[in-house]
Amino acid sequence: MAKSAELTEHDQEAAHAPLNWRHFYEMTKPKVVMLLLLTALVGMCLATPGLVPADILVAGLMGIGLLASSAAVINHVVDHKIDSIMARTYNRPVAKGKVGVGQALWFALALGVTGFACLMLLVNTLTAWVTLASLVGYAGVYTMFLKRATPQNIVIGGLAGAAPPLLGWTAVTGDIHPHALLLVLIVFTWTPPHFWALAIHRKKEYARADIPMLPVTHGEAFTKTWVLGYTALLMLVGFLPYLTGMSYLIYLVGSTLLNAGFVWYAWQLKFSDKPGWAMKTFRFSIVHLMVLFVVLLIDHYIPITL
Ligand code: HEM
Ligand SMILES: CC(C)=CCC/C(C)=C/CC/C(C)=C/COP(=O)(O)OP(=O)(O)O
Repeated sequence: MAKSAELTEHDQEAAHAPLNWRHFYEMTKPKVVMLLLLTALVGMCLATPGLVPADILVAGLMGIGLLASSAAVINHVVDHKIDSIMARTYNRPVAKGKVGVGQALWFALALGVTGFACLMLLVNTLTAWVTLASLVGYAGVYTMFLKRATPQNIVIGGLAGAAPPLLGWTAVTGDIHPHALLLVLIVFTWTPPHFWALAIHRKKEYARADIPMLPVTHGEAFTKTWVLGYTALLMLVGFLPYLTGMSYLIYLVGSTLLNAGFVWYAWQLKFSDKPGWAMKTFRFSIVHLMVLFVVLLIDHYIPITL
């Protein structure tokens, strides 16, 4: 009796419902984690001229994926109150009370411990600690503090989401190479236009949940200017892998086209107020990053020079 009095309303509701694996799967943000893993895989492949050892490939991706999933589950727990206010997220398992806070936290712990052990025992200590730091950066620093504190939340918090190419690289070599940091810089510069495009579309919901996202605090016009600014910056950053000799012609052509496409979307968003364009820009950002990293991979194995 005393124990049930200590349980939250959500825990009580969840305690009566049969556990559904789909809810647990959903809490791991599988599509986001898949894209993070693609960037990690590319980091691994670019780290070596040869083939990535199969054991490092499997254990590295498993460890990074499990820790990123754990971070996503913690995000569902910490944010369950604001998630329940927003149309996009009100149906999430913890927000809806389909999974209890305690259950979700045990799940996050299990994922986190397994992922960390996997990296520590089968990959290397550097990768294990930097991946754990990324988890803390996203689930702790971004979700618990920055998200509610400043409209620059995602610029700073974006570092955690940008880390996987470095994690993949360190998994293979055990050290931090400037080329790996270049890949991090690409994802880091990509993140603000990726997220602010969505935040423009969901501005009213963020305002209702009292989250200081840039379109809420500084308005849509200002946010659109910065979306365009970051895509232009991404265009410049995109030349660095070629200029530093990390990548070759296939990358140069592919990345220039993709980045020009992103600038075009951002330009349209800023100057021709087409309905639904913010969401189109957001969706394009996801395809853009996916294709960009596939292009990096193809270019690595087919290094064409002038
Ligand atoms: C702090 C940094 C980031 C923020 C604030 C952010 C924000 C978001 C938000 C709010 C969504 C949900 C859209 C929806 O539910 O309709 C989303 C979707 C997505 N994000 Fe990000 N993102 C960040 C970084 C990243 C990174 C680094 C990646 C991958 C490399 C990524 C990949 C994706 C993907 C694939 C989706 C689509 C998920 C789906 O359709 O279920 N994001 N992002
Ligand atoms: C270990 C490691 C690599 C960690 C990275 C973790 C990770 C899942 C990063 C992705 C960033 C992301 C989806 C942010 C959205 O959070 P949000 O709370 O603003 O969005 P939401 O409202 O959709 O939850």
